[in-house]
Amino acid sequence: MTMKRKKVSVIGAGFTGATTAFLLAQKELADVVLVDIPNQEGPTKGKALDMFEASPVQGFDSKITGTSNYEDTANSDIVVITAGIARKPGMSRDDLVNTNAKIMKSVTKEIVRYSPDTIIVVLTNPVDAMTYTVYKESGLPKNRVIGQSGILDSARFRSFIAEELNLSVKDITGFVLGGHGDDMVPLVRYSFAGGIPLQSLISEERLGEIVERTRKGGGEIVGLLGNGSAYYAPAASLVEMAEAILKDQRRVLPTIAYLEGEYGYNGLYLGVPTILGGSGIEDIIELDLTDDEKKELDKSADSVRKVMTVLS
Ligand SMILES: NC(=O)C1=CN([C@@H]2O[C@H](COP(=O)(O)OP(=O)(O)OC[C@H]3O[C@@H](n4cnc5c(N)ncnc54)[C@H](O)[C@@H]3O)[C@@H](O)[C@H]2O)C=CC1
Ligand SMILES: O=C([O-])CC(=O)C(=O)O
Repeated sequence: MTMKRKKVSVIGAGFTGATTAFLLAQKELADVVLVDIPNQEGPTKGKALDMFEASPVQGFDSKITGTSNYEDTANSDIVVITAGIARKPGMSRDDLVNTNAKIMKSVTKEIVRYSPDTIIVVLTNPVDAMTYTVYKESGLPKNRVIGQSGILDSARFRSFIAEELNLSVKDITGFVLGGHGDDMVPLVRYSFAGGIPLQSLISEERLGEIVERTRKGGGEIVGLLGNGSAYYAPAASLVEMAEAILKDQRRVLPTIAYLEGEYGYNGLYLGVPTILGGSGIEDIIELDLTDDEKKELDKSADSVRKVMTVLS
């Protein structure tokens, strides 16, 4: 009996896409097809070949293909969308909406044409609105169109907390809810160091500063890089989602899910705690929020709605 090999296609072979492809292959989670536009076919093939040539050294057998032909993506288990433009210093993620919405529509058509049963994971910004665009364009059920923000935002929060306490990052858990913008909601009350509530380890004032740094975490990297945005931690976050799906792990992870009444919102993609497994989002977990936390989440949801008003 031959086992069917898993296949993940990554649309957009730029910083986040190429890094994601390499991590997926290194972990032997699937064969990887890296796709970009026709005039980028040479560099895309070059990146795929370069990764293949790393495989004997690192000892992985995943195949990596670089292409601009969507036929090569046929029957993907997962398609990750990283195609589009990234922001530069002085821009907000929302400034990307018009350009990237057009790109989402065109790539989604091609994706579902060749992989009608796939699960799509969206990274492209502004990611809450772009996930909605892909959902509408794809016609796929809501559990199979998912956005990435919360794993990255929580990872930033967890990194800063670990550094503050001089503890292993492995012992720090945390949750960030809401839209992937500067008013995202890091839930301090649900964050722990080895099971110990953070509030008993760090002063309220310092926690407030770390929450603020987390909210602006993407912008901090944009400012330092000068000509693009973060890609190592975003790629690692995408790979954690892909692994949960490919291995049917039923992980509890914050992802961007389509809400139909949960948290009091309707017809909106927003970052919430979800159960991620073989069929995509298998459940949304509704946490009890304090009035203040709910107010913050409402503000974040309003920001996402505002960006969505420009989408047709
Ligand atoms: N949701 C999140 O947490 C994060 C989102 N992002 C977003 O991800 C996106 C990608 O970022 P990077 O990889 O750094 O950008 P990049 O500029 O390095 O790569 C984007 C790639 O998309 C390609 N592309 C453009 N139109 C395309 C099309 N129609 N079909 C296929 N490929 C196409 C470009 O040729 C380019 O290679 C940006 O919108 C960025 O804001 C980045 C980091 C985190
Ligand atoms: O900040 C950006 O534009 C890219 C992104 O979403 C992040 O790194 O969080």
